[in-house]
Amino acid sequence: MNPKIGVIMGSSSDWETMKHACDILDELAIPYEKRVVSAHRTPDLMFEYAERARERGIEVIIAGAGGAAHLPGMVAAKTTLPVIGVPVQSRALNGLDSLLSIVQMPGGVPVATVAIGKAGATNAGLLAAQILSTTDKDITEKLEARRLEMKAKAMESTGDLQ
Ligand SMILES: Nc1c(C(=O)O)ncn1[C@@H]1O[C@H](COP(=O)(O)O)[C@@H](O)[C@H]1O
Repeated sequence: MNPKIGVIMGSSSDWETMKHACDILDELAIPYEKRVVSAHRTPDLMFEYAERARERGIEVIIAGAGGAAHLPGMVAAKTTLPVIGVPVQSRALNGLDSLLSIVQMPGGVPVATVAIGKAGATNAGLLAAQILSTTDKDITEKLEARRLEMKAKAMESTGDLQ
């Protein structure tokens, strides 16, 4: 199946974080591709990726980067597809640098920014699925079942309080 979601990251060192977005897409059986693309290290590839994504059938791009995290914003500048930015936790500044680099986009070029690290990557996968669900009943049903399961687990956990 052709990929509907493009999961890109600035470095293979981001995979530890970005795999959590891919885990969600696997769970929901949504076809995706994963690639290392960097605004700094492979700028021409980044431009080509962003420019061609829509015609290749990609519907949402999830872009993760750490530190001077220019990738999500630069990709968003070159496509009108929805771009979800994942701030990867950096060693020097704990990901605050990544978060601020991604979230503070100028008006006109949005990036939907999620939280720093693993939870953010998980939510990026879910948000991408929710975007696709507006026109896909199968994904909607899977997302609703997942929410019910989450609710049941949360309610059960009351029993752990002693
Ligand atoms: N922020 C960016 C971009 C970009 O924004 O294009 N390209 C690589 N990087 C980031 O550099 C960090 C360190 O990368 P290395 O571990 O390869 O040195 C990674 O978190 C990556 O996302």
